[in-house]
Amino acid sequence: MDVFNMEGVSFRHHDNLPFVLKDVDLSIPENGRTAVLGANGAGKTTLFYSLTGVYKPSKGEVLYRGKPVEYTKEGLTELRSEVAVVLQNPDEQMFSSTVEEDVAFGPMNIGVPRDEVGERIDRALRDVRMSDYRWSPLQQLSGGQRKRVAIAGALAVRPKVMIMDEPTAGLDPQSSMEVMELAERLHLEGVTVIISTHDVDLAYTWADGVRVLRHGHMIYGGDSEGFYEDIDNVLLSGLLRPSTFSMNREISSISGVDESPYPKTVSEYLAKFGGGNGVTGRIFCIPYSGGPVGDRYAEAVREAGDGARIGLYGTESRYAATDESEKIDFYFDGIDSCLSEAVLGRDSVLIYDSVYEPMVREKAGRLSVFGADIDMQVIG
Ligand SMILES: Nc1ncnc2c1ncn2[C@@H]1O[C@H](COP(=O)(O)OP(=O)(O)OP(=O)(O)O)[C@@H](O)[C@H]1O
Repeated sequence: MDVFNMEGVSFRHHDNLPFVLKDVDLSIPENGRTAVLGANGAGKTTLFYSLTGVYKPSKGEVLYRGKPVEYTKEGLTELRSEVAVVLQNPDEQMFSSTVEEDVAFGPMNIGVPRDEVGERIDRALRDVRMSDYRWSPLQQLSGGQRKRVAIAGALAVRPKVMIMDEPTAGLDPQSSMEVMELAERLHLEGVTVIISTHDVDLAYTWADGVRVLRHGHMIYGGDSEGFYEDIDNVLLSGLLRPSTFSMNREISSISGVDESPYPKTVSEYLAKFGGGNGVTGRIFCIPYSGGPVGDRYAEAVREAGDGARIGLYGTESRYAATDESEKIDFYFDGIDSCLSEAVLGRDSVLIYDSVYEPMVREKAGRLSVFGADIDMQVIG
């Protein structure tokens, strides 16, 4: 089932201006992780405005769950109760004076009861690490902080579809990681996530599928490799190949192995190109869903041995580990870092928010495609 379809959509801002979207056909699968790629000015933001009904196509049709979008007040309110968007420039969607009011705006607008709005604000601000700024005036925040508040506002709607225009642009590296963790969490919770980005490396590791815009034309829809194989197409689109894709191509040709399967992470890379000696290490897993982790941490470290590295994944685990001041080696990207340890034959401990359990399994499972079977042992 697709959540969005575009059929022959063209859009221009005015009759005497050129078309910005040109005869675009598009489908976005439900619960997918879709990245929309394209150079500056290719039409990504315009595409997102068209999906959310801000722009009405000059020609063609936008369908949400198989039904044409209705450009009435009721039709658009209904659409926006399910589809949240975070704009590239957060100032374009902030009209309140404080952080709390701004995050409350979306849920209030769709009629969420007042006491539940309070809970949603708590959770959303915690997710983006902005709880301490709840009563701050928006104009006193930095650009990156405003972006995180805008993301909190979208999260508070509890949308079925989350559209994020350049979600990591302007964010520091740790905040970028946290936003991508959130995108993963939404995906695991069944939300359809669509992002636009110029960051081909980020899109390559994260997305299930890419859609590529070039001068308003949708020139590609499919898996990443299908697009990056054709270097002329990549360059004409104003993009570059992801570094992991290029390195795999070069090293595969030097080593005389097939390019496929394509490694997308460090651990997959190490597994494919023999970083270890064939003997994998174990990962002692601590799924975290509240409460102290001290006992389970001590048990996991006892099992893994004193030198074992410790990794984290997810905001709640990071809050918990910081509170309890355990020794942590990988504060961010703990899943891939522990998987790399395992490929290199070393035991490790991984603490992650329990919502990420299927992702941990999936990523460990993917390593078997590269010949590394990882022993995952859950503690507690
Ligand atoms: N209000 C407007 N009036 C006229 N043209 C516009 C308007 N807004 C955008 N455009 C034009 O539409 C084209 C597509 O812009 P859009 O913002 O969708 O690109 P983008 O792919 O999101 O670019 P970027 O990566 O730089 O954010 C550009 O050529 C831009 O100049």
